[in-house]
Amino acid sequence: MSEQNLVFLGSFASAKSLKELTVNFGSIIVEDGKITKITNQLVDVQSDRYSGYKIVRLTDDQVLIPGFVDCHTHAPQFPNLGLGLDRPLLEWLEKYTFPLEKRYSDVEFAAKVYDVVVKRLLNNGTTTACYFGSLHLEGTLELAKSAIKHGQRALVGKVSMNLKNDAGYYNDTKKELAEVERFVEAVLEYKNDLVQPILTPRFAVSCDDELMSGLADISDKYECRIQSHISENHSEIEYVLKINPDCESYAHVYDKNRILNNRCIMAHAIHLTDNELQTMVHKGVAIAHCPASNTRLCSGLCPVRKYLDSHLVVGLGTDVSGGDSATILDAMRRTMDVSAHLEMKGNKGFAISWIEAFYLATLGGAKALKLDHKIGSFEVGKEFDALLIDPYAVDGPIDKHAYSVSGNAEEHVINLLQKFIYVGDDRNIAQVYVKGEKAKYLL
Ligand SMILES: O=c1[nH]c(=O)c2nc[nH]c2[nH]1
Repeated sequence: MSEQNLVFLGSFASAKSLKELTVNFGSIIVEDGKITKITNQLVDVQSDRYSGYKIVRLTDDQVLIPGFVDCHTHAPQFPNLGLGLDRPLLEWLEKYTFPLEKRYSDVEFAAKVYDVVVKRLLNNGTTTACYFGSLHLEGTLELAKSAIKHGQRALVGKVSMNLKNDAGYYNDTKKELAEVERFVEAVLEYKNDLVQPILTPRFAVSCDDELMSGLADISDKYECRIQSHISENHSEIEYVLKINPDCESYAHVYDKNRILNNRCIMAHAIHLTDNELQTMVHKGVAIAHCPASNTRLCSGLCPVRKYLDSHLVVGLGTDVSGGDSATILDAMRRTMDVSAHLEMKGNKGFAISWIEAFYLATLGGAKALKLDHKIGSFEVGKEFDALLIDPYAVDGPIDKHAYSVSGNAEEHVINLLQKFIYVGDDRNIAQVYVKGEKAKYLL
């Protein structure tokens, strides 16, 4: 895709593992969108080797970091950001969410909203997003088209629902399965290597066995990912067990329909039993931790540390509009807050550090979406999805002297990264790159 070859000179930081950062001062060479060389010295950009390359020199206060991965968000719900968050999940869905999502039968409306959503996320540093669209085939294709147009890496899902609700927002089963297949084929026909389809049974409250197992067949046929929600709220869990009396747990409902496998990512997973947790780990299911909506809809406190210790793969999701913020920076902060609250309530070791939150937002998210062979950290051979951050771009004059005491270069980079993660916003993201292409929008 990218014809532009680039040389970055300056400081870089990326997650090596949950607990370890890699910090470099030197050069990153990007050729045709891929990282081809990382050095601990500044390469000689005057040499013939780099003639024609675009040279990007970072200032002392700038750092390159991998782009953020949002593992779970609902693109059609953006117009509802901040509305109705005083209601519990099932009420909120019926009153606010389904009526809004119904409007995406209007393709023009869909195109208008999705254009803004994709640009907004890119500007906030989300280089990869895993999207729920709406029930509509044409409307959700507009989301895929927006991601392609603006150069965002994306998994795009047409939502599937076949059980009745008060809003009349569901589909006939056969029609739904046929439309999903057409959706998958249409996205594959775009032949865009950044954007792929993901099957999207909304959750077991709105999908029956016939629909879920039909979607599992389509997922097998096209080898595509599958996403849904699990165990977000106690009333939801109770209802799912009531309509599936043959199942002993929420996870069992999905498992019986062949949804749980290593192509699957489940949002929330707050109230998993130990058996469900073991099933998810054993089947290779990843989860999208969505701390903002878990708190806003009073769904619960997700024990992320317990899950990580059990080797469950975890990424972060903003989950708009149950979540009240579209930026992964907030998801990192909420992850730290919720986990600190769990620790303060007596769960020793449950707090998630800022380094761990950074891992979850980048490499962890890439692993959850099975994209870590391509993105998530800076390694030779990976594609170059990155943010050029400038943590002092806004309030530099106030506190710039605060970090310059030690004179240690690595500590300086760590201070910059920490400042960005705790207090930064989109104004501190000077540039966004997806596969080596600039993707920051001037709105
Ligand atoms: O936070 C959520 N947002 C949704 O749109 C949704 N649908 C099912 N379950 C859900 N949870």
